[in-house]
Amino acid sequence: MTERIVVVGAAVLRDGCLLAARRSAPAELAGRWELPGGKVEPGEEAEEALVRELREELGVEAAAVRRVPGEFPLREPYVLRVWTARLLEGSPEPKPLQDHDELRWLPPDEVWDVEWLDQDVAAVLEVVRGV
Ligand SMILES: Nc1nc2c([nH]c(=O)n2[C@H]2C[C@H](O)[C@@H](COP(=O)(O)OP(=O)(O)OP(=O)(O)O)O2)c(=O)[nH]1
Repeated sequence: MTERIVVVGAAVLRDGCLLAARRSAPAELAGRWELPGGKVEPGEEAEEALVRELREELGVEAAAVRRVPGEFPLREPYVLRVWTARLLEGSPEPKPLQDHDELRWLPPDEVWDVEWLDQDVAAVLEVVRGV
């Protein structure tokens, strides 16, 4: 059995809006929308990985708030675990620095206006359910 590798995804929320990020690479994912995040590195806690990835990818200072229930299968051996997150006071505005070419703050009635990665749909449903 292959060991699962955890990818953390951040549902960054602000004023009731969810931050979505459009992937610019690799080719098979480019153009589709996801929750920003990435792989947890050895020796790292998931919430630490989340904060690090948000800093690297978006240039923001953020904190994990709560775990969104569930674990969402990605391409083997990866699984996605999601936390809601918030920007810290004084954080720079998010910018697509790495892996993404566009960001959008989605109000509740626009959450399904972007083409999420197929494997993210269940996670986003769970986020929306909890908001
Ligand atoms: N970050 C993120 N990755 C996702 C989501 N859904 C999904 O299938 N993935 C996939 C894309 C990648 O194959 C993998 C995470 O890779 P990544 O490229 O974001 O991770 P990373 O920043 O650690 O990248 P690297 O070390 O490989 O450069 O999970 C999602 O919602 N967020």
